[in-house]
Amino acid sequence: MDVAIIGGTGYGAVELLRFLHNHPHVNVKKVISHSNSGTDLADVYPHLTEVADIQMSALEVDTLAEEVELVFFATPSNVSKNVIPSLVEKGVRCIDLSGDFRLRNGDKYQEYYGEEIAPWQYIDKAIYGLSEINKESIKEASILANPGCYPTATALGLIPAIEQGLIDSQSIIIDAKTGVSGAGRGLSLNFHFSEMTENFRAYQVGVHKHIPEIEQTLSELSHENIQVIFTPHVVPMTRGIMSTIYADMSDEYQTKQLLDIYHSYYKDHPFVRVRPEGVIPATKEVYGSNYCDIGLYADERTGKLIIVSVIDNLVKGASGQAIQNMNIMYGWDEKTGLDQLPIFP
Ligand SMILES: NC(=O)C1=CN([C@@H]2O[C@H](COP(=O)(O)OP(=O)(O)OC[C@H]3O[C@@H](n4cnc5c(N)ncnc54)[C@H](OP(=O)(O)O)[C@@H]3O)[C@@H](O)[C@H]2O)C=CC1
Ligand SMILES: CC(=O)N[C@@H](CCC(=O)OP(=O)(O)O)C(=O)O
Repeated sequence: MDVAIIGGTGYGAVELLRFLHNHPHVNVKKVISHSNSGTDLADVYPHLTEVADIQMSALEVDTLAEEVELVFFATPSNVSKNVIPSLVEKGVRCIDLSGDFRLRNGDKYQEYYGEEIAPWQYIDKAIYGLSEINKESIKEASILANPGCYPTATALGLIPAIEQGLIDSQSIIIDAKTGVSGAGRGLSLNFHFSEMTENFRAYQVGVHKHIPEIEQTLSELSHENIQVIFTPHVVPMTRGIMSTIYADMSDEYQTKQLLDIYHSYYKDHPFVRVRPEGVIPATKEVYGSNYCDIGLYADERTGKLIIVSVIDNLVKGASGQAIQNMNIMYGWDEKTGLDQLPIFP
């Protein structure tokens, strides 16, 4: 199947290429670049020389629709909402790595993304691509809203606890950390080497755009209006997200009991690995892979459940999850092209 990637010179796009290179059913026919059309991708990313080089082109919707069946958008927010409607009308399926089609509340979109939401007929079509809860609807998606990185790690850590009523859903506090590649390839002073190295900072406290996304997912799952406290931090590493979550337990559970529930919930989900009692995952243990690893501790002393969930932000948090969703949309094994070990050390 021929596909295209838009946002060619960004990290999400180049990570899509890394996995699609080994995908048996997919050929990357076009890489579209806003800033570098006409340039060879290997001139921007020399590691692709001779193995995955392609000349980038400018976006031309009619031609694209004739050439490919599926388009991945690895563009900043407020870009895909202006292009996806016309591609979908021409029968092209779209997977959007950005946040444009994730929220179903126009006021929240305006508040957190600073612009008007996409036209409602397209928001209504969009399927939120967290396959661990939405697999059936993903199969039919014409617009697939790939989840954000923090919402992926956080929701996967919380879903069994919310579904089984193991915690008080109004007591959730999420303390999350990301590597610098989460901010994309663009330059900014905060990510300058000397501002970043040996440093650790919280940012967008109380106002981060992933707050409404996390709340939407958890609220839909529980059929109640859940609010969370979410504080993101950036740490001096390239890849990885760790979401450490605290919530009041609804009963006097022991860690082993909760782990059994989590194991049973995720038994048919190949990319979620629940760690044994006493083992808490680290970001490097999922580096470069599509896994989400989860560790739990039921703190009987304070009555809190502590959940640690780790992903690679560029893989399960973005491009890997997008490919997993594509596999489900086309009826292929969801592990196709993604079945590789984390890079360690
Ligand atoms: N990095 C991460 O860990 C994650 C990222 N995401 C989301 O995925 C998307 C891509 O992220 P990422 O690849 O990291 O970001 P980057 O900033 O690395 O890349 C985005 C690319 O989009 C293109 N672009 C920039 N401005 C415009 C514009 N106005 N119109 C069209 N294209 C434009 C540029 O490529 P070119 O000029 O070549 O077209 C740019 O390199 C974003 O929405 C991001 O929030 C989601 C989860 C995790
Ligand atoms: C360090 C850093 O800036 N990380 C980014 C990660 C989020 C992201 O990529 O956003 P979407 O998935 O919603 O598009 C941020 O906090 O905005």
